[in-house]
Amino acid sequence: MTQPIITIEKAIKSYNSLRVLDKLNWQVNEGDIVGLLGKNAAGKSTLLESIMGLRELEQGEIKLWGYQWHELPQSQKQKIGYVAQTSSAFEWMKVSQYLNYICQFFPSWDKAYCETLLKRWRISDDQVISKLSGGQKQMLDVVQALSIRPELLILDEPVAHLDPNMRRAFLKEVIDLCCEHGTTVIFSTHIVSDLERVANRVAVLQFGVIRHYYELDELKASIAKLSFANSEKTNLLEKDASISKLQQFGDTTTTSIIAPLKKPIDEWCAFYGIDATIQPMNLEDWYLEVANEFV
Ligand SMILES: Nc1ncnc2c1ncn2[C@@H]1O[C@H](COP(=O)(O)OP(=O)(O)OP(=O)(O)O)[C@@H](O)[C@H]1O
Repeated sequence: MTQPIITIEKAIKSYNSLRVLDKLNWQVNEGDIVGLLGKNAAGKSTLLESIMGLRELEQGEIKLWGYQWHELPQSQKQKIGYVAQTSSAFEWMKVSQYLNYICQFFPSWDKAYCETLLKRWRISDDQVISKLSGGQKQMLDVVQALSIRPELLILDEPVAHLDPNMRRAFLKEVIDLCCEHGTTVIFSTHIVSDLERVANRVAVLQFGVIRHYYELDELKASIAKLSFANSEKTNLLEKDASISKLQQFGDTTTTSIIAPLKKPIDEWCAFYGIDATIQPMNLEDWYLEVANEFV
């Protein structure tokens, strides 16, 4: 049975009067690759930084492998790869100096793998870090995080500065790493197609909580736009949490299925007695629908 690696209970975090995490509960299981979506300023970085022990919660708790950050053994901390939104590399060092310095803190550091990644992504180890492009700095951070051969990898918008080729190369590396080592990954992104390529679960952070958290395959099998003739049965439908707000246009009602159904769509429609026209919906459409749910 898969074990939870991260367990978050009733996490509250505010900056002055701005509450960013609002009694957030979440659990990430071993081996999952989770894509974390959320609008700008939804609190994704705050959540990831809190998991990494870089932000102190006001209330609630976050446990990694069953330990709060301050109780977590050093040996376990060394198995976490983290890439922040802004590079943390020492700009005045050469790439090789920086990596030689950093590797001392990680007993599981894989030097050969590190060198392979540098070569593959054409980052010269003789280059001074301040002279690297924004994308190269981001790749260097990723090289560092992957070279630990981490059990848990936390990536805050890791591909934001990368061109489509590099994004693909990076994503392929993550998949390979995860398959080989069973690494658990959480990565925040605004690029739904990237998430779809890599993740097996999707989470949406909204209003300070994880409002949606699903197996990607189950979700994709269910999401669809529906339209059907108005009937008194729509009252019953309205209470079903799997759909978005019902909208009426003349004699027709429309809605979307936004959460995995426990049964095939036609059986679900038959259960509610509706004869619906069903239009497929892709993940990007789904995200736009749930992101604007209460707008
Ligand atoms: N150190 C801080 N002090 C004050 N406010 C902060 C601080 N860090 C973040 N915030 C605020 O908290 C909110 C959430 O920010 P956060 O960076 O966590 O969001 P995000 O979802 O990662 O955003 P984006 O997708 O734009 O990167 C924002 O309104 C931001 O201005």
